[in-house]
Amino acid sequence: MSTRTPIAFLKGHGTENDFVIVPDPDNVIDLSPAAVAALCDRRAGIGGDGLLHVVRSAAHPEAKGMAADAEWFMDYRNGDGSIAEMCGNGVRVFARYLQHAGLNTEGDLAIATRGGVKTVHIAKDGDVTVGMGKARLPEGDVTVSVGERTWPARNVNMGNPHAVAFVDDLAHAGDLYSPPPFSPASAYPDGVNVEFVVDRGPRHVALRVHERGSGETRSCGTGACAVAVATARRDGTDPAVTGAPATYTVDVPGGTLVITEQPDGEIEMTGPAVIVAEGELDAEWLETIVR
Ligand SMILES: N[C@@H](CCC[C@H](N)C(=O)O)C(=O)O
Repeated sequence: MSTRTPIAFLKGHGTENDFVIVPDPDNVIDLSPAAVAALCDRRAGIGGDGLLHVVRSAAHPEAKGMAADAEWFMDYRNGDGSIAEMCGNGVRVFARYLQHAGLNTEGDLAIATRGGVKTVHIAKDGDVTVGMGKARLPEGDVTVSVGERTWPARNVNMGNPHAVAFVDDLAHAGDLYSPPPFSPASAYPDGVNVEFVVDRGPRHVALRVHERGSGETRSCGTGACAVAVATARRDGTDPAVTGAPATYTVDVPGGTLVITEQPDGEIEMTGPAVIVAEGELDAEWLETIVR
């Protein structure tokens, strides 16, 4: 960022996966990785698991091709400043922001992401449903480890990479301060989001997650979808095989998400999305975070 003009921001969350939101319709703010990390810093910045840069698709080189289908592009960044292909909670919070700002009202809208155009529905009760597209399940055995324990994991790609491990107790995931090691390294050349899963009841699971670029978070939307997909394969409820939709309730530390996969593989995720604050970034501080 190289301007002293005050910059507006908002803060929002979806099941406590929290984001700094930076509206920048014309894509004029230079959000370097260092600036994103400073904004997401929980002590010296605003604080967030990630950042939602709100840009008109036509104004962003990565989204121009989607401009005819989606006016707005979610330029998502992880808390460490890295770029990710997709953020499921982020896209719901992004939609909530558009509604909050009067840029879109209740109903359906399309949002461009690096993972393609996503269709979002804002319900009257406030919950936001997003069409997440289809999962890919790359072949090959994967394991993840924490301390002395190692588990087999299911490789699920929701636009971004996930390793889903079923465990006996979520406490076995430990403190999750650092990324859980995985094997083989070739399974995830760009790193991975790791979900640890336990059963809660019929078609009901709970997870903890270590997110690539953010650390342990209180929710991960793409992660919850990956978990629902992996659990359906484990349970024999794969919709492509049974011909019936599979709906899973996924408890995350910050709330609950409901995921439905259709026989054609299309996945929908429903959950809350909240704007909690808005304000202005201090221009002098902005100058310091780019150094
Ligand atoms: N919290 C997000 C996922 C954000 C991206 C992820 N950390 C990655 O690097 O792939 C979600 O709700 O999906």
